[in-house]
Amino acid sequence: MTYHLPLTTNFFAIIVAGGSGSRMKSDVPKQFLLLNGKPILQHTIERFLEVVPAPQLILVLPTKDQSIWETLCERHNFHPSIQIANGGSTRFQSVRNGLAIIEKSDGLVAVHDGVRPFISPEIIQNSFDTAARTGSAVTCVPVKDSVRVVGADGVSKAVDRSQYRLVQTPQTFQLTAFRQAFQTEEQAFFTDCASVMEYAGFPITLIEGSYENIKITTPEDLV
Ligand SMILES: Nc1ccn([C@@H]2O[C@H](COP(=O)(O)OP(=O)(O)OP(=O)(O)O)[C@@H](O)[C@H]2O)c(=O)n1
Ligand SMILES: C[C@](O)(CO)[C@H](O)COP(=O)(O)O
Repeated sequence: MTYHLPLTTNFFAIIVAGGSGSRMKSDVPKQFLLLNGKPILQHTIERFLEVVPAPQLILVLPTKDQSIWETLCERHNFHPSIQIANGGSTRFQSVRNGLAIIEKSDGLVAVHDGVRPFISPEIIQNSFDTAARTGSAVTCVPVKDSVRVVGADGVSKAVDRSQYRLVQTPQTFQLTAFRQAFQTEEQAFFTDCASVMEYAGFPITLIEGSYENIKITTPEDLV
């Protein structure tokens, strides 16, 4: 099924795969590991191609990994006309490098982790629709477990889990605001794009994600 975005033709997606996967402890960068016979990254890109035209999709990869990716694309006969940007030393820098490739001054941009291959096209579509209306769309899910906060003294205390959300990607924003936010100096607490936008003073709209939309981080996530 192909999805259409009626509100703007200037919509882009940056898929970040510039990390080293240190927590996965695998010889091969985790985004290249096979899942059902295909690289994890290919699954993710295929989901996005159901919504975003290939030339408007930017894949961020470390320069040292780009030839591995080309070899994998040959092997799996996967040749979308997407753009490639060089990975940075942190996720923030990788997003910034992807953003630098986009020539349009306004529109929408979604940022997604290359290692979240189970994202649904419906969530991607909803993130663009919501960001077109409100300026932002940050995917998240409610917390299912009980939560405790641990103080500096090591003492823990139960908190009201209904007040918390687990944040996922895609995170989609209006391009002009996003560009402005990413001009800032990187801060240690920037764990995602929403934290960068919030730091720049932009409001965050949350949208419903999915418990299937996991980030493949450690070996047990592959099971
Ligand atoms: N310098 C970086 C660091 C991370 N990422 C991307 O951001 C996403 C989420 O990061 P994470 O799961 O932490 O990936 P890694 O940094 O590869 O893993 P680790 O933290 O275990 O080293 C991944 O798709 C990763 O490739 C990136 O593009 N550039
Ligand atoms: C962007 C993210 O996936 C949202 O949950 C997350 O913050 C990435 O964190 P990581 O430490 O770079 O894996």
